[in-house]
Amino acid sequence: MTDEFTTEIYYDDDADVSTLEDDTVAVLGYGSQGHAHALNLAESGVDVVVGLREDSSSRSAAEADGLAVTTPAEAVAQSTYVSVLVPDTVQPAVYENAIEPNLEAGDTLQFAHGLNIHYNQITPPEGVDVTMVAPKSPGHLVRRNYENDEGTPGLLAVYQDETGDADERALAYAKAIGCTRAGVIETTFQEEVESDLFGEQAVLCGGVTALVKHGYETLVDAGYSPEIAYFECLNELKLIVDLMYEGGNMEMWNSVSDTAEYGGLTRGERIVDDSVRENMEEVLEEVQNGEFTREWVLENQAGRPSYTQLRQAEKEHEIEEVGERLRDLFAWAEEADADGTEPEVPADD
Ligand SMILES: NC(=O)C1=CN([C@@H]2O[C@H](COP(=O)(O)OP(=O)(O)OC[C@H]3O[C@@H](n4cnc5c(N)ncnc54)[C@H](OP(=O)(O)O)[C@@H]3O)[C@@H](O)[C@H]2O)C=CC1
Ligand SMILES: CC[C@](O)(C(C)=O)C(=O)O
Ligand SMILES: [Mg+2]
Ligand SMILES: [Mg+2]
Repeated sequence: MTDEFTTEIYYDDDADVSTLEDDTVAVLGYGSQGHAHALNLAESGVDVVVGLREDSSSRSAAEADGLAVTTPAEAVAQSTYVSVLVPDTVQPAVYENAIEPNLEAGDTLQFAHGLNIHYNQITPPEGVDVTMVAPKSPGHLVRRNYENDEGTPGLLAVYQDETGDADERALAYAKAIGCTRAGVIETTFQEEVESDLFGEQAVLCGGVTALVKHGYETLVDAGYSPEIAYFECLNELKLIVDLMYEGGNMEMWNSVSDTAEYGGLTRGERIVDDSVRENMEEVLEEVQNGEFTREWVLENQAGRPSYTQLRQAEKEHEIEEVGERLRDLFAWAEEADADGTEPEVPADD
């Protein structure tokens, strides 16, 4: 643990996986996070059982990976530690039908995102610890980092500590999935949920794809080739972000030309200007006051009409077709697929 930061950060030396030696961990769901947690836990020596529906499309993958698989209800009944890794929107129903009836006093109920607890979609009973270990990464990279002896940063929070050991147990779990290798920050459910929803909407997923599409469309509409626009606005973004990831914005500025640096410093704020900042503040407020979550819950109850339509439009955007064609021609594409060096991210439609 270091005391130089405003928050506590835990590393491998602060955690002990053997804390979980008498536990069986039920991992509910075998999707993006579920497969990574289950495999990393198992390889760290933790006893794991995966909980999936009888007709689950993920069953064969979990079984082929050598894991014990049963129904969510049975997995919870067999375990002392329940890791809820089904999609946020189905968690309340899975909780009501499979988890709550099978929880026992002293068990741990754990999430990788605090949405359902923070917005009162799930009300856990007294007597169980309620914690969160939230990797700050897509699940496929949680797995890949673990396999490469690297780590994934994560957040840890305790909502309810009935055993007095909730923190230590969550830290052991975080170590077992590889998070303490990179650093685990102690937080609250509220801070995790609000910062995570804001980050994915405004910057990481929503903001960046909108920026890329606007840049691509501006070039193509002005008569530039779609292939050049793709390389300029999407492909090279990864290379630029890699530098930011390694050494912050300054490493990127130091690596690009002075021309790019001067152009970026003088023009960047004209693109992402004060109006964007005001929009970000509005988006944050919708997260904080629960408006976004209410909208998302209602969207699901209505059968996801807007989500389906928006997803289809995204899929049909020209940049997708241009990118697919170009990526197929990358010299390393076939090799990477064949030796599994790229994370497999299954399409979910
Ligand atoms: N995706 C990510 O990288 C991140 C996710 N999180 C959080 O992790 C949690 C899991 O998210 P994520 O990994 O994206 O989830 P996924 O969408 O990848 O989960 C899919 C898995 O859940 C199973 N599942 C779906 N519906 C049900 C159901 N009704 N009953 C039982 N199993 C079901 C699926 O099996 P089936 O074949 O039966 O449908 C599949 O195994 C969420 O709380 C999310 O916010 C946190 C950080 C990052
Ligand atoms: C950025 C999206 C994310 O919050 C994540 C991978 O961390 C998610 O909900 O998937
Ligand atoms: Mg998220
Ligand atoms: Mg996130």
